[in-house]
Amino acid sequence: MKRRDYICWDEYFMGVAMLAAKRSKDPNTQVGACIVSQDNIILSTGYNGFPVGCSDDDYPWDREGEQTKYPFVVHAELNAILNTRGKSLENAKIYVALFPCNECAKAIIQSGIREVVYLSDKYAHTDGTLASKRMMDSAGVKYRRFTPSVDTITLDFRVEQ
Ligand SMILES: Nc1nc(=O)n([C@H]2C[C@H](O)[C@@H](COP(=O)(O)O)O2)cc1CO
Ligand SMILES: [Zn+2]
Repeated sequence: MKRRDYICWDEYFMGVAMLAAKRSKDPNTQVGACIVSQDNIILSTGYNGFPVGCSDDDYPWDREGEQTKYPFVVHAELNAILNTRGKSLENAKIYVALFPCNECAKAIIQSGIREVVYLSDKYAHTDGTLASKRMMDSAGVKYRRFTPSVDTITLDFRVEQ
């Protein structure tokens, strides 16, 4: 008889997005994204970080003050889109731990992605998120919150030698 405790598609793709987030060097907010085709094939992943060549050790990670991360950091969603190097994202879905900002929403819409699945909407009250939802509503890009059936998924690297 088959296993019953396997993870569902949503848990799998959000899990991949959250594993990608573990690569982020942002001390405050680590965001990961996973782009999936209509037929559930992973097309790309991304996490928030500085562009190639902009060292994590030279650029600032601060949220406030003279020099902040904000002008430099590439959001997880945009990185995931750009990591496809121009591959078609027509009718794809994007799984992302945090609701996309207005700039990423523009890129999501223009890339052909049709659905956003998110976990947290902690910036729901901000102008950026409101603009993002307005544009996605107009463009017919669906968005839904992922409600996990489990609190944690554990990866165990210990294998029999
Ligand atoms: N959807 C998002 N994807 C992202 O990759 N980010 C990134 C940009 C920053 O590196 C970090 C947010 O920083 P903070 O303001 O929570 O310290 O998360 C932020 C958002 C929020 O819109
Ligand atoms: Zn963004």
